Parts: sequence; C-alpha cells; structure tokens
Amino acid sequence: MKQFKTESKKLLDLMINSIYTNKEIFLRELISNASDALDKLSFESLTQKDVNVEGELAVRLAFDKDARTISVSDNGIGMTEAELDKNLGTIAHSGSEQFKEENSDHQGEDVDIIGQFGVGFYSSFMVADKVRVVSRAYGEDVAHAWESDGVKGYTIEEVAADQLPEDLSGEGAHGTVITLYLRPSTDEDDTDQYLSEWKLRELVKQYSNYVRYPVQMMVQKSRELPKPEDAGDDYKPQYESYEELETINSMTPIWKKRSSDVEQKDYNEFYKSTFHEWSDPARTVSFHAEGALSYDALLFIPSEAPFDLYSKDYEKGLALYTSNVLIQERCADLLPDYYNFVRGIVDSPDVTLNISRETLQQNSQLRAIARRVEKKIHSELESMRDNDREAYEKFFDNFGRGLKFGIYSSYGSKASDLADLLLFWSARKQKMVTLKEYAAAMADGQDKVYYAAGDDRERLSKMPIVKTALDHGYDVLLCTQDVDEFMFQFMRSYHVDAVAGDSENKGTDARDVEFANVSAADLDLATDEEKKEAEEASEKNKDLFEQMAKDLGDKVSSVKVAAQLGDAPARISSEGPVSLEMERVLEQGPDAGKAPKAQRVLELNAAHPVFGKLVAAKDAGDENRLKLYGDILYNQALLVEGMPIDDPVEFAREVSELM
Ligand SMILES: Nc1ncnc2c1ncn2[C@@H]1O[C@H](COP(=O)(O)OP(=O)(O)OP(=O)(O)O)[C@@H](O)[C@H]1O
Repeated sequence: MKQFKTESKKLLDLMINSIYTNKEIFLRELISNASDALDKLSFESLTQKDVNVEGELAVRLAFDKDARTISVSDNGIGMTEAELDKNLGTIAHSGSEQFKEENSDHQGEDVDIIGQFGVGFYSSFMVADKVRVVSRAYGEDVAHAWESDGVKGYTIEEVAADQLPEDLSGEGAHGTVITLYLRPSTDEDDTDQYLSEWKLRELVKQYSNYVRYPVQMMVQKSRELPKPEDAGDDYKPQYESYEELETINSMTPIWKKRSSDVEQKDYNEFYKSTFHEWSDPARTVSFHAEGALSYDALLFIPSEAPFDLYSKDYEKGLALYTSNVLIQERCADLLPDYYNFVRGIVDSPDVTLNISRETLQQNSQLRAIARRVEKKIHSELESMRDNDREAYEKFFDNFGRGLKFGIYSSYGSKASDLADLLLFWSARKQKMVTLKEYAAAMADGQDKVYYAAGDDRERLSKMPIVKTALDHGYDVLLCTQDVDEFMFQFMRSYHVDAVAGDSENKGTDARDVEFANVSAADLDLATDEEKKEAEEASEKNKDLFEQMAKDLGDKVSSVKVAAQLGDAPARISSEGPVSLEMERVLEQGPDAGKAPKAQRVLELNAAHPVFGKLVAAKDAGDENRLKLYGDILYNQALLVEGMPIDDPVEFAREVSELM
C-alpha cells in the first residue's frame, strides 16, 4: 500500500469529511478529466503519424444498482503505471505548499477550500468510499488498476487480461475506467440518487452539456411490437424493452453559438467544467469573425483570482482550437500579460494545426486575433466599470495590480490604454475613484494628481501632509501597492480631456496633469505668507540647521524649515527621484542593499513649540541637548511615515532621557 503525499492526504480528509453541499459536481470533474484525456489523444493522432484512433472518441457512463457503483469511462490517452502513481497519488497543484499553510487555520471550512482550489479527481471521495481506476495508456499492452479508500493509501497493480473491463480489453484498446463505490445513503447524504438514469442524465445536462465529445449511457427504452397479422379486434399494443446507447449531452461547441442563443447559466457551467473553476465568471464575452480570417472566441473574466496568479508557475493563455481540435491548452500569445487572468477559447479553422511554440509569435493571424481579444477585454472592463461599479471594484481588487504592472513594465507606453481602468482610494471621498473622477473633482488652480504611498491606508490617511493637502482642498490618492509609485514614474502625467462648460460650470481645456507624491520635498501647498515666514525662519536659523544636519550625519541630506506641516513638529521628506516608499519597496526586492536610497530631508515646523526648544538649545550652546532633540525628531518622523527606525533601543533610551 502506497501513501498519499501529505498535502494530498489533507485534501482527501477534507473530501471524505466534507460538508460541501454540492457533492454532485464529482461527476462534472470526472467527465472533464475524461474529455481532457480524449483531447490529448486526438491531438496526438493529428500530429504523430504512429498514433491512430479507431472508432469514436467518447465518454461512457454506467451504473449498477446492486453493486452500488457508478463508472465513468473514456477511450482517451490513458495512463501508464507511473502516470497513475504520479497523477493520482499527489494533488496536481503546484500550490500545495500554500494549500497547507492556508488550510491550517481553516479547519472545517471545506467549502472555501474546495471553492478555492478545485480538487478534480479527489472530489469522488465526497460520494464514494472506494474508487478504482483501471487505465490502459495508448500503445500499451497492459492495463493497471489504482485503488483507494482515500484513508489508508492506495495500491496499483497490473490487471490480468481476463479481468479487464470490457472497454479496455480489445486489441489496441486504450483509455480509463473509473468506478466509484458509493457510500451508504443517509438522511443527509442521499447517494442512492446517483444510481438512476434520470439523475445521471440531469447532471450531465446541467454540468457537462457542452463537453465536445459524446457522453453516452446505455439507457432502457421500450418500443411497441408490430401488431400480429392475426390480431383480433380486442388486440392491445404490446411493448418490449431494449437497451440503447444514447448520447446525452448536446456536444455543440458553445463558443460557436451566438450569445443570444445561450443562457448565462450554460456559459457558467461550461466555464466551470472546462477551466476547473468553482465560481461563476464575473463576465462572459463571446464574439465571432468571418471572412479572410474567421474564428469564434469565448472569453471569461473570473470572479476570483487563482491562488497562484502572482506566482511564477502561473501560466496565462487561451485555449486554441482549430476546427474543434485543441492544439494548445494555454496559448500565451493570445493574451497580453496584464490580462493574464482571462480564461477562454479561440477556435479558428484558419490556424494551422502544426503551429509550434516558436512560430506563434510570427503568425500574423494569431496576432490579429490577439489584438481583437485585447480590445474586447478592454471594452468589457470599461462597461463593467461604468455599469456595475461594485463588481468592477471586486474585479480590481483581484486583478488591478496586474494592470498597474502592465503600465510599469511597458515603461508607461500602455498608460493611455490602461490608465482609465485603474482605481485608487480617495482620501477625501473615502472610496475607490478613477483618475477621471479625481481630475473632475480637482480644486481650482490644482495642477497635479497628489498621492501618498505606503503599505497601510489607515496610516497614510493620518500623515500630517495628507491632512494638510486635504485642508487645501486637494484630494490625495492613498496608494498601498508596491508597484504604484514606480508606475506613476513611468506614467508621469494623466491626460485630462476638455470639459465643455455650461450655465453652471465654466468648463476646462484638455491638459496633462502630473502625478506628485505629497511627501516630495517640493510640494507647493503653502500660501505666500506662510512661505515668507518659512523663508525668514530659514534665514535666521541657518546655523541651527547646519548643526543638526551634521549631528544626523548621512541619515539626511539636509535639515530645513517647511511651511506647511500642520500640527506636526517635523517630518521626513525626500528629494530626487527615489521616494521613501520606493526605497522601502526596493529594499525588499532582489537588489536589496544595492538599491538606490531616498535622499532624506528633515523638515521642521517653525510654528511648533518644539522649534522654539531647538532654537533655545542652540542659543544656550547645549550641543548634547540639540543632538538629542534632532535624533528624536528624526526617528519620530520616520515612525509617522511608517518607516523603520535604525536603532529602536537607542531611540527608547533618548526618549527616557528626555523625560
Ligand atoms: N480519465 C483520465 N484519463 C487520463 N488521465 C487522467 C484522467 N483523469 C485524471 N487524469 C490525470 O490525473 C491528473 C489529476 O487529475 P485531477 O482531476 O486531480 O486534476 P486536474 O484535472 O489536473 O486539475 P483540477 O484539479 O483543476 O481538476 C490529471 O491532470 C490527468 O493527468
């Protein structure tokens, strides 16, 4: 008996003890896997000379009331002994480590976990207490059986020729037969229901209707017998029952249908079964092209982010079919990186079958399709943003970071396409706003888009400089993602369209407004009078600032007076291209240590009583005290900015000394 890998074991435990109410989806999972296996074989047969498929590729369902079993069979690619071990002994997901972590504090919340990960084959154990998989890989003479009760582990053994299920026994047969031994039926868990033609038929219609291969079942039918010639007047029609293999799904590729002919619930089921997703998509987009290049496309914007979206294992791409044959499961060239979350299918008879990875880039047909795909996604997102803001905010929460990366990694060249899809937290409105909305609410004379960057929205909103800006009537976008500031640097400015005036508003010309970090040293918020006061204080206290800058050494590039600090005694700002937040982000990156640093400036509030203390210490020639004050002000300003301080122990000592 072999043991399951640890993470598989956890998942299995969840399945076995599942309180998940939607257990019937196990059938969808098994049929999807069967259909994938048929896809693989059909692809091989078209691309490799020595692979030939005889007969119809199909999925078969059967049930046995007495034995209390259901079976799902396919004549697809099958699995070798090693593949059975690898594929069914370990969960397929690369995120298993993450699974373990996230799972540790979610005891009992299996619904979430099932929803988040999709568990494929293992979902059988929600309804079965024993599962037997007999598989014969294409081209192999022998078949192997994998068997497990989910708890103790699993066995794999060769199946003797005379023990083979009928579907796998003929010369050159191939495929997989999965038999579920159903758990006993209980009040809560009616497993008996699956032992009926009617129920299985209903489940196929509901979940697997658009699977491209026939899903067949031997069904009981009855027909009227011919009336005997010598039948008398009192003859009553006679019937006989017989069995017939019936295809129970519709099979039409759903992406070839006009969207007006398909119900959303069918798209949803198709999406879930094809992409192994557990929630309905947020949006469905279907479109068709005819002419020199014809194709059908069906795209989905997911409602949940896959758990590995931001990991290097995540593969973007659309499924690429040519005349109904899957040639690539994830054709990356059909999607730009910033729309990597989109799932879907493109089917074109004009794309050649032997298209290889290398030639995809050079293929002008694919490029044309990719351009249209991008446009469609874009307009779908715009429509969501304008017509269903709540859904869009959820979308943005899941995938917005990728859009920002799109601008950043294109060095800003994608900004004109993507800028209006972005959302930011407005400190004034206390909600997410677009840049357009920000621009429309800009104060008279405001010529910049102000933002504050840090890792915590709450703290950003409490920063004195943010309050000052708000008091001046300038809204501030509170940015908490690492990429934000880097993106702004590449975007530089946002183009504001002209607004026509009317009787109430005077209208504005088109213009470009720059992005400015409110913490940047040259923020021009003070009134002329305040500036004058600050200048005078600077002039008068030159020596004081020089002394403080000397004491702080290379921690700061200068110390000066700032005009507008509200009720804060001091703050840290930065000069030059690297802001404090960017420094923090860079420190966490791969070049930490070598990354450029922000040039820090200690700004003092000349109107604050503390400033008087500094001047007094200087006048009294008390150098030690001045250094102590300087250190404390510097460190507390860092804390307010959410930055770490170099030496907390020393800071604590200095505060105590002061007290
Ligand atoms: N009927 C089948 N024929 C051939 N291989 C199969 C069959 N069923 C499952 N497999 C193999 O077992 C693997 C694991 O299946 P499982 O359903 O657990 O995960 P998956 O289909 O890869 O992904 P998901 O968890 O998203 O459903 C599959 O990737 C496939 O390689």
